[in-house]
Amino acid sequence: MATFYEFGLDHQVVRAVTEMGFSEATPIQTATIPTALEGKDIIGQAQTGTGKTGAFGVPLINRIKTEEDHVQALILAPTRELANQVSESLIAFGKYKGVRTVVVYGGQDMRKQIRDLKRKPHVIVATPGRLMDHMRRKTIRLQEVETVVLDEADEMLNMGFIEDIETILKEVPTERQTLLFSATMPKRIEKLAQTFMKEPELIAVKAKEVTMENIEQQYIELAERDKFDALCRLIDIHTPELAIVFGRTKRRVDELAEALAKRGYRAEGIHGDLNQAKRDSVLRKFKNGLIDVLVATDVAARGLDISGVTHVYNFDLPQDPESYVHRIGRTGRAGKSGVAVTFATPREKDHVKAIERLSKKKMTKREMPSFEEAIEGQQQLALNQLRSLIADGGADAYRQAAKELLQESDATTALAAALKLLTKEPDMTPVRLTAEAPLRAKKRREGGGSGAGKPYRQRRGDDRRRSQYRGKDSGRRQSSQGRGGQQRKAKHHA
Ligand SMILES: Nc1ncnc2c1ncn2[C@@H]1O[C@H](COP(=O)(O)OP(=O)(O)OP(=O)(O)O)[C@@H](O)[C@H]1O
Ligand SMILES: [Mg+2]
Repeated sequence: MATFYEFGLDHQVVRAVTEMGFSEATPIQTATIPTALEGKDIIGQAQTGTGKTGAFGVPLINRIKTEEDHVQALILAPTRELANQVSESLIAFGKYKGVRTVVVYGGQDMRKQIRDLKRKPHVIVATPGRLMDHMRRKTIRLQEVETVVLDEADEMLNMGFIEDIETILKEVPTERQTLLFSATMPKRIEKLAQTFMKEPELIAVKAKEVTMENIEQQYIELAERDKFDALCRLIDIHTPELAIVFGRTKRRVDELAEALAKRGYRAEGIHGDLNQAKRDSVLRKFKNGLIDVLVATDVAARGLDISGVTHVYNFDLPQDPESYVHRIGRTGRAGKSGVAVTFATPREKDHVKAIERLSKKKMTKREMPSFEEAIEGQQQLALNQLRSLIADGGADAYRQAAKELLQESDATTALAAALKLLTKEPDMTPVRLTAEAPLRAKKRREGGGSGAGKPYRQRRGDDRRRSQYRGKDSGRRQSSQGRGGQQRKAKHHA
């Protein structure tokens, strides 16, 4: 692996990445940075969490001419959260070089965006829908763009952004560099590449498996009605630092978040029907550990880099195997390890097989977790909390009381009672979840060439669709910061 000095980058760029804690380039960065610096087109594929943002972002920032005032690079991302995150990385890479980066996405105040755009940014990060709005209003000029990046290109196709991308690229000079990145490259990407790119170099970091080997993958075959208890027990057993639970639909996510809150978990939901302010605040709370469980549709599956996500639960199977790879890739990032557990009803067995075929990795079958295992998990948590408090010596004020107690009972009895009080026993509060129909068996498309015949999925969660949802969700969801908040909080001090 190379250090960032070896690429011949501007010293300000090297200084910025070093400050970000990047001491060595990751394999995809080592493979793409020199080629990208030459201005060549690249299709870059590497596993989730292996630094693709830096792989396109560092050379892109390096090529910016800060003495010129026009937009020189454009990055498109499928979701607003991802656009935001990518712009944060680019701002950090360009910090010392003085590169101005602006992010534009739907659901954000248009006037503020227009003000930002007047500051003559060098780099724009955008979701396609909102970018098109600005193009129509002529608040963005793309005539001198030299580099275009499509991050999560396959997802933008899935979301039906293809026509938008075509329209956008018509505004950008054909004499440009185009970079396309994702952890998954379904065949139909080839067609996109043929249309929009010039002799792209395919740079794929070869790995035995498509998913990361440091993610432990399990699945449980269970009945739909057992899913919720299984989820609660798993959370009790695993005691994740942060966990993401994926549900298939927006209603499902709302119901799950509410049900988890009812049972005392600090959980909230995120999906495309929520307004942007709500989406932002839920994500912020999750990043700051104010909630431990994020319940999400696939809006959170692509690209989001949240440190501390130790567990991913697929409460419902994803629509396609690629989504599985991205969902579980929210854990096990940047060399860390993670656990992913997938629920499948007996009728969904074929989908599990399809996932395993794509990921080139077998999931380990696990039995339905028992009530006893859940208690044991929580007991361990209580024990660990005690241990760390003992190590910290933070309970001095309680010594006198402890001495008095020990005159009344023996040490084991006293400690056992304290542990029982500290242990959160499984909560069986009844909850209501609308049953989800099993995923339908898909017609197998073998040898489908460039994916012809497979219709692109319907748009979901994108900018343009938003308007028709406005107002629909108001008041439907209750705050899930329920009474359980306090009980759960202790974990973060452990
Ligand atoms: N060279 C590096 N050294 C150390 N950490 C790095 C390096 N490059 C990236 N990282 C960190 O690794 C994490 C994952 O990076 P990034 O989000 O770019 O992954 P990705 O490959 O785009 O994943 P995904 O497929 O999920 O989008 C980030 O937290 C990032 O800061
Ligand atoms: Mg990424």
